[in-house]
Amino acid sequence: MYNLEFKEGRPLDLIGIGRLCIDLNADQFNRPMEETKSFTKYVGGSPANITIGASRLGLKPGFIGKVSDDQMGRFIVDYLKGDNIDTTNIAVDHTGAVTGLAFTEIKSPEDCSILMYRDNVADLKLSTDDVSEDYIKNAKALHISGTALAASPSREAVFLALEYARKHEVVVIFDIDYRPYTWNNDKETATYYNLAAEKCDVIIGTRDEFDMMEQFEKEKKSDEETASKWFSHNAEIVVIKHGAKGSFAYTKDGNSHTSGTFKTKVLKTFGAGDSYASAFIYGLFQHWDLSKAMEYGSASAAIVISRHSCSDAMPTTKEIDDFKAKAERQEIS
Ligand SMILES: Nc1ncnc2c1ncn2[C@@H]1O[C@H](COP(=O)(O)OP(=O)(O)OP(=O)(O)O)[C@@H](O)[C@H]1O
Ligand SMILES: O=C(O)C[C@@H](O)[C@H](O)C(=O)CO
Repeated sequence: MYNLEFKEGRPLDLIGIGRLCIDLNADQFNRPMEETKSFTKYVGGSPANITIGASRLGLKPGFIGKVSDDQMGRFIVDYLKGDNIDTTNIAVDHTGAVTGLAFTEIKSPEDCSILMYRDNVADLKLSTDDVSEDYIKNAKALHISGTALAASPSREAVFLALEYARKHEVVVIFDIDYRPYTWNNDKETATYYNLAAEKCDVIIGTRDEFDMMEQFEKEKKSDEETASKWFSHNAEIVVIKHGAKGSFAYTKDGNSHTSGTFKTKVLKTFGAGDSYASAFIYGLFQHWDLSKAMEYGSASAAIVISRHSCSDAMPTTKEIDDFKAKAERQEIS
């Protein structure tokens, strides 16, 4: 098992911090974006998606972020409010910054990519002035996303949130969420990711993301070696995702768990990680065995990758339970 203490009685379950952007998902898929004529607008941004997913499952989330002072910023805040997410700590930028756009290309179910417009985005203008200690101390968990570390002042805002979380025994969950287009170079990325990961209780990432973080190491690490590195800091749980092959989780007490996937009709692959994370985190809040939490994450991911969006597609517990009852499992390969 794992030793995570969610402080009961606090009004918020989970606070997300970082990117609030807009997904523009191609309406005409199974073709390159050059041939796309129209897009559908959704709220996007990995931490936003995970927070929305957690809310759909019945957790009480809040968010610390910054939006643009325009229709897109207002669309995002209104959407989060509509999903019962506390938005009192989402600041509005007044420097003329814009909302990040993620154009998604679905060439085939297996060949999807994201074209990111991220110049002068409001989410990276989140500053330490926007981070409230009182807000964080009233939450059971803080979920941070790696891309919020990509530039100042957002970077310092996240590290301050981490300090407040550790001071007030708020469980910290780090979804690595490595998006190369937001960073200057891999060495800078690894430096900040490692500094943040040292302060986190739960670390979730793909094998490739951990490899990026471990680029300064002499040799490539196995999943077990990766996990044990973080147990020497504050980690209680390390989850390593392997795409369609499934996922592996390790706990500080030396136990490990694997989860296969669920057979699904894949429309697009992105959104798998965010939906997996939100449902996995929900499982931690239920104090489930890790295998059950991972299976819930896998089922949520299988649902979301069969749908057009990420945020809109986030399922409820009933949807996941119904899906699991009918779906065919694919054991870890
Ligand atoms: N093709 C698939 N079929 C079924 N389940 C899948 C498939 N791809 C991913 N999953 C599920 O989603 C989980 C997370 O996927 P993945 O490892 O690709 O994370 P990720 O790279 O963070 O996702 P994203 O593409 O959203 O960034 C996997 O552990 C698995 O349970
Ligand atoms: O996180 C991003 O900026 C892109 C997301 O908005 C998009 O929904 C996605 O890639 C989810 O994994």
